[in-house]
Amino acid sequence: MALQLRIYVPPHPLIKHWLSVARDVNTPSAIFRSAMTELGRWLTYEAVRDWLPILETTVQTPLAECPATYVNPQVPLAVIPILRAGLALMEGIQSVVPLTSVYHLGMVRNEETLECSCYLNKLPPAFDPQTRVLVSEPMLATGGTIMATMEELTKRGVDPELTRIISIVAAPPALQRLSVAYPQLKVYTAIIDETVNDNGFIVPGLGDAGDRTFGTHEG
Ligand SMILES: O=P(O)(O)OC[C@H]1O[C@H](OP(=O)(O)OP(=O)(O)O)[C@H](O)[C@@H]1O
Ligand SMILES: O=c1cc[nH]c(=O)[nH]1
Ligand SMILES: [Mg+2]
Repeated sequence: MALQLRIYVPPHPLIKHWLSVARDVNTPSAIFRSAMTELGRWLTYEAVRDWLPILETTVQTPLAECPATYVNPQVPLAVIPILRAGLALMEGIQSVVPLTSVYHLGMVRNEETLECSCYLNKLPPAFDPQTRVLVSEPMLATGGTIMATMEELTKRGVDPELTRIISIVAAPPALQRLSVAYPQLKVYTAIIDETVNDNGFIVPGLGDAGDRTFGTHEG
């Protein structure tokens, strides 16, 4: 069977609740950040089910020995936040997977051309091929940013099969580009919206996630 990009939209009331708070134009920046933290937490909880490496052993309770399952500390775990907006999910992501290495990638879109460029790259020269990778990228719009990110990761040895994208709002153009180039990937998102407008914004979306997180929007 041919591989196909999997997009998970967990049907969880907490995810729906915090997405609605984040979408609301009247939500102030401080509450928007709380909503992003909660969305990062619950989407990561869903994403790591079949992603965290485990170790089967035994444990001695006060009464008897019994089977035990632990998270395997030998297998490297990495989170890649795409600045700026990806930082908003980090508190939630790290509450679920505290023992990960964090490698920052700063990407910004040109507001006219919508082309993205990289202004900060803290990726290591190479990843262990066993590394489990979570990419924190809340907005998948035209897909330029996530495609550039995946290129930087895969050329350093990251296996798309072991990679999960934690997103909040995903749009068809980005999902189509990912599905052609990286069918082994899994995307966890709070919602799939219908369109991206001529200015590159997801509609209905939630506006500019970076500006709303950091209180930098005008007006
Ligand atoms: O799929 P795309 O069309 O590439 O758009 C998605 C990117 O756009 C936004 O970044 P932005 O350039 O606004 O930077 P910011 O996060 O610093 O605000 C958003 O945070 C994503 O990274
Ligand atoms: O709607 C969008 C699209 C890209 N980036 C954002 O922050 N919001
Ligand atoms: Mg922005």
